[in-house]
Amino acid sequence: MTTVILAGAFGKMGQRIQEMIKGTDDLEVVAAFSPLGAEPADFPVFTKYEDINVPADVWMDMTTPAGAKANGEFALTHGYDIVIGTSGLQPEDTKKLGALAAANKRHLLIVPNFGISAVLLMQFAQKAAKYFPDAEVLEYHHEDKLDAPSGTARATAQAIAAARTGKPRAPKSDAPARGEDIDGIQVHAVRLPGFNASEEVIFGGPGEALTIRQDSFDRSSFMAGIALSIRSVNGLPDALTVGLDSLLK
Ligand SMILES: NC(=O)C1=CN([C@@H]2O[C@H](COP(=O)(O)OP(=O)(O)OC[C@H]3O[C@@H](n4cnc5c(N)ncnc54)[C@H](OP(=O)(O)O)[C@@H]3O)[C@@H](O)[C@H]2O)C=CC1
Ligand SMILES: O=C(O)C1=N[C@H](C(=O)O)C[C@H](O)C1
Repeated sequence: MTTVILAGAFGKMGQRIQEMIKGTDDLEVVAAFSPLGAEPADFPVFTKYEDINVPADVWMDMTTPAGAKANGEFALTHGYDIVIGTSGLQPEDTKKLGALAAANKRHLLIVPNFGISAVLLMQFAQKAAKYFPDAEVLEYHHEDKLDAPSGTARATAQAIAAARTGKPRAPKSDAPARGEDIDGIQVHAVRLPGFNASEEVIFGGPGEALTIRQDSFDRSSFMAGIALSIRSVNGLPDALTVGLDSLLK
């Protein structure tokens, strides 16, 4: 049995994760951490770090950027390997938490997107970037999403920037309508009711364009990746792993 402390247990993702774990016979939520307010549950719910007295194999974090940073520091210094699905962490946060994982001989897995369609989109985009140095990322999310651009869009832009070899033709511009520049890639965030989570990458070249798109119509799209992450994090070869790529067979 792989035991889990779930942070963000009563949020939109946390509730779905509780249900998903209940449907397995090898994963179990043994506690939740919920500093802003506990809800009734069939496991202990801690509101303060100092009260947490439950051993667990994995800390699973689906909270807020500030929450994930603080929870990551706590988990990694108190004997827990951690999976962070929370978006909005900056590169310096990842670096700091990665160093903490290494110093404490723990495992940290940060996953910008648990959905296989998004993981494949990022892989395909890296491949296309070799041939199309001009690319823009558009992401579409539900109206409750706090951070913008999405963690997936940020990771996609960084992956494209790292993979491209040619020089982009489109001139640089600071006009707000051109979106946010992430590592030289323009990223555009749409927030509208009706959407869950979608992303498009548009590559443009002389006389042609390539569009790669994925849609997570429902949060069920994330559950297989979350189960895989929880099952895998203790056995990862490195202190810090980012993304699901190395876990997929
Ligand atoms: N990697 C991926 O594939 C995915 C990532 N996400 C990310 O997961 C995160 C959560 O998303 P979602 O469930 O939609 O958001 P919600 O706002 O619905 O849930 C977040 C929950 O976290 C709780 N919380 C806030 N701060 C802390 C803290 N310090 N410790 C523990 N719990 C805390 C909140 O409590 P309260 O309500 O009391 O404030 C809330 O219940 C977001 O960052 C989102 O971008 C979402 C989907 C997929
Ligand atoms: O907040 C969400 O909903 C999602 N957040 C993640 C992100 O920021 O990329 C993953 C997915 O897009 C859903």
